[in-house]
Amino acid sequence: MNAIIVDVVVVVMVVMLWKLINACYLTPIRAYRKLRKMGFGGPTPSFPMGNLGDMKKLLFQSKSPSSSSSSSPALSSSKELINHDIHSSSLPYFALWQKLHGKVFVYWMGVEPFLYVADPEFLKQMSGGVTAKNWGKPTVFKSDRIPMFGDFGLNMIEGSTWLRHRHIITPAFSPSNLKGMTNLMVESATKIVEHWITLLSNTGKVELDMEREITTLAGEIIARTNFGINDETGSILFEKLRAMQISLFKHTRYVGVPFGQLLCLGQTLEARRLGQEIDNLLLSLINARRKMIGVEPQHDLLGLLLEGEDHIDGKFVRKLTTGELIDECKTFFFGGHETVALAMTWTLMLLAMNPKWQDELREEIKEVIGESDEIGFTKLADLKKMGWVMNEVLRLYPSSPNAQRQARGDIQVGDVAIPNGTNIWIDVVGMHHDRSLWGDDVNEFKPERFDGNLYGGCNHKMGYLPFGFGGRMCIGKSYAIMEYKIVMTSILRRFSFSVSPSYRHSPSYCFSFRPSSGVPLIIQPL
Ligand code: HEM
Repeated sequence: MNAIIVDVVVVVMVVMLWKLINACYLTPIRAYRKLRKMGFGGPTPSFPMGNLGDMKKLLFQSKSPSSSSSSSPALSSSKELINHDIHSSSLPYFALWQKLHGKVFVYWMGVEPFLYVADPEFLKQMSGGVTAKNWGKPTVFKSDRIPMFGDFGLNMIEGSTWLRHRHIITPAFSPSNLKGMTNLMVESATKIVEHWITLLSNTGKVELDMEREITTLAGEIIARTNFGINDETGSILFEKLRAMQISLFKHTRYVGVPFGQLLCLGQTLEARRLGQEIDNLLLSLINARRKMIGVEPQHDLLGLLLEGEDHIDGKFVRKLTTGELIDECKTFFFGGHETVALAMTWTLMLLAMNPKWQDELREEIKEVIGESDEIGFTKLADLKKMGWVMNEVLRLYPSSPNAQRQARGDIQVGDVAIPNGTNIWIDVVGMHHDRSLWGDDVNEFKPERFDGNLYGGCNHKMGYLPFGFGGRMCIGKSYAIMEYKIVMTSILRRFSFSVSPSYRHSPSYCFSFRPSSGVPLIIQPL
């Protein structure tokens, strides 16, 4: 009897070991060989870290004080100290490998090969004629990002589940719904303006960390417009989301390394704990709103998600489950404030460095909106120069610096076939800083490049992708532009900005590009 048990245990262990070797070594090697056969080069990986070690080393070297691309010291007054070439300084490994292997190559995160793409023509061929359903999201990121977006957040799901969620959520951002949010956005922006006026009441100027101010404002706006939250629940949620982001992305993650999560167990457990606390808060929010169904019309995102009823191809689709609802709320809480907050923060920094553009925008605001405190929804589209500034900021400091895909089926791209399961890393920030696409002034702040040109003069339409591409393009794009224009209008017509001498230009990559030492600006009333 004992011998039989031992035999069974041995067989189970052999099968498990075989599965492990297959998943961690043989399958990736097979995928890698296929990609190599197609002619893709790339840095040499080592087992089991892939190229993660090289990435860490190159980043460390670029941040060391002797490196010319490391963050600038505290500013004296010269704006020349600020280098906008964040691709070389923050993603030096991609900058180097591009030089060595071209704009499409294979690199490894742990035992997962990734096809790196910074060639817009390749991207065009990759997405042309292929529906969004053929591209999923890399499985390897899922376990890492679950505390942040859950299993069912829109950016995590694929196939028919993605289609169903996207179909339910899209109406929340229709022009009529956005119009209904205008006053709430104006109210929040006015509140911050009044707060700054109070701070300035006894003094001519004041120094504020714009990152902190603007992030709080963007958090309040998404909480009110999308979830009807007017109390401190919103700020508690944001604090927890921020802490989770730091614990997930600030320190070394061993993405793709077998049992990598065990190597940073403390951070993994901390992120899960925060994720659970956020889920509980959201659940009580959802339950409170459920009680309002039928009592009051609910036009915001949460209201629509709770209704969730729709017809696709004539079939009735059931409501989202509670788990799906929580994950979507988390996704929108995070995605809906961090991205816009960063765009507005970098804008204020760039405007502080370029007073001429502050004046240009103020002049435009006067012409289009006038002096009234009310900001009409339909007038926002006429703020053309503000649109150029936003485009230019998102070019230099894209809030979403990359996009990822995973092939669900063999996909033909020109004369190469991308095998089923291949991970793709699209380096948006790399394309936005590519001299061959934009010209020699690529790293300069020049909003006028968007005057009459949707692509800012980029010599390929797929070279400028601030909101992504294809069927998975950002669902909140119109909302983001509207919020940006309302907030910028409200504050630019009341204050002028200059860069504080204590400002250190140190954008660092932590899921998105954040100013790692804040953005201290000096503000003065007009
Ligand atoms: C300046 C602000 C913003 C920028 C630059 C931005 C950028 C992006 C990018 C690049 C993507 C990925 C697209 C792709 O993979 O091709 C994306 C997806 C997404 N964004 Fe935004 N975004 C912004 C604001 C917002 C806002 C305000 C919301 C919500 C209110 C939002 C919600 C989402 C969601 C849910 C997705 C996933 C869409 C899907 O997979 O179907 N974003 N965004």
